[in-house]
Amino acid sequence: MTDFSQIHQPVLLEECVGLVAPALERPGSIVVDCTLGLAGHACAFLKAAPEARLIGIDRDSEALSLATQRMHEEGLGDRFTPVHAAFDEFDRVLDNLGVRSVQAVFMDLGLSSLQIDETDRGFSYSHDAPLDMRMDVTQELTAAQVLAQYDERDLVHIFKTYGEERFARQIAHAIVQERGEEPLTTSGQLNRLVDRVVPKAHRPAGNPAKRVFQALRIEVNGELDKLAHTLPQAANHLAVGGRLVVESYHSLEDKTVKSFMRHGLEADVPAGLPVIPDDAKPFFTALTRGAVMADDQQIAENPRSASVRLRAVELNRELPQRWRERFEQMAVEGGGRDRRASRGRTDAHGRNDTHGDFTHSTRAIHVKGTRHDHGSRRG
Ligand SMILES: C[S@@+](CC[C@H](N)C(=O)[O-])C[C@H]1O[C@@H](n2cnc3c(N)ncnc32)[C@H](O)[C@@H]1O
Repeated sequence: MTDFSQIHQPVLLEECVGLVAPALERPGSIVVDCTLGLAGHACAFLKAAPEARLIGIDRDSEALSLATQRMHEEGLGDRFTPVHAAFDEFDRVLDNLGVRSVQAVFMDLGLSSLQIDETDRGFSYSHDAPLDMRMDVTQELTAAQVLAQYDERDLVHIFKTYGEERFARQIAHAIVQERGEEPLTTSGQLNRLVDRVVPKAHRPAGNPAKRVFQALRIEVNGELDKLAHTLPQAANHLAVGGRLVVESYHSLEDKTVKSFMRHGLEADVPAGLPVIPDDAKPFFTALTRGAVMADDQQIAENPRSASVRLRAVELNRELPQRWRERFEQMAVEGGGRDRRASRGRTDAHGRNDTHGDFTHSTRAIHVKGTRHDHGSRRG
């Protein structure tokens, strides 16, 4: 039997099981794990809730097949349905499976250690590899394409917003200059460029390219956009008493989760009303006080937990119709804001070839044996 815990150690496992399992006590309960990874959390949920079934979504087909192997090795295979999809395909995945409501939705965002440690996928600044960074290798857009095609302004935005990189302008400028001479296609090239640009006196601890790699990965995989589109779909599928449990690792992810949950945690009372009408009362109950974080011991045992923020809510009554409709709209609009940074592509010499009217990459999604056009996006 493979020792999967050697490959990826689930973050705040006990806390997550404590939040998810109580919703799964009834026979036939369903939990959707939107970020199956190596099924560390998923296996623990099924062991703690022997009556439950689990739908496990991952856009990384390699993770999905390892998770499926693990489920079978642990004797949980007959209560498990693997789905290759991006989690913002949530509605479609459940529709395809004929499932209307579920008792829990779990998300453990970001990358698994398997992905970080794989030397040929370009996620890690510690290995020289092609700048790929796609979680789903059937997707078109790669990190090398971002560096080759985005204009300087958008690169600055990505590094600043997703990487909180202080030298975003200088790094973006150096990229645009360098790609005019030679395409930037490997993590080694990017590492060396950042090393040249970031002054020694102003470096954060660790590798100075860390933030740039993180920012690129978030952009390539549309991580914030997908999260914003998925939370309302998940909420619309929760049964009464159902739970939404999310682990984030980046302040923008956590902000997105927190502001989404807040919709249901605060009374929705029109100004001037002296009493709160029943249908304006909060429909979520908080299960965590603020965000749960890892303690020193957990961080020492699993350094990946250092940045985790765990938040959970329970649907305490039928979702009011107007919120159901609002969530349907948010699932399409992503909370009203398109977080994807890209607006215009440039050629390798920094020329914009689109004038703000280009068609963004078309990504193929594999849901239950069919390939769906993920739709073209206009910048
Ligand atoms: C942190 S890992 C999950 C680890 C898992 N909880 C475990 O214990 O093994 C996150 C996983 O989510 C997947 N993922 C990230 N974003 C996704 C998305 N938008 N749609 C589907 N899967 C996604 C990644 O491919 C990765 O395998």
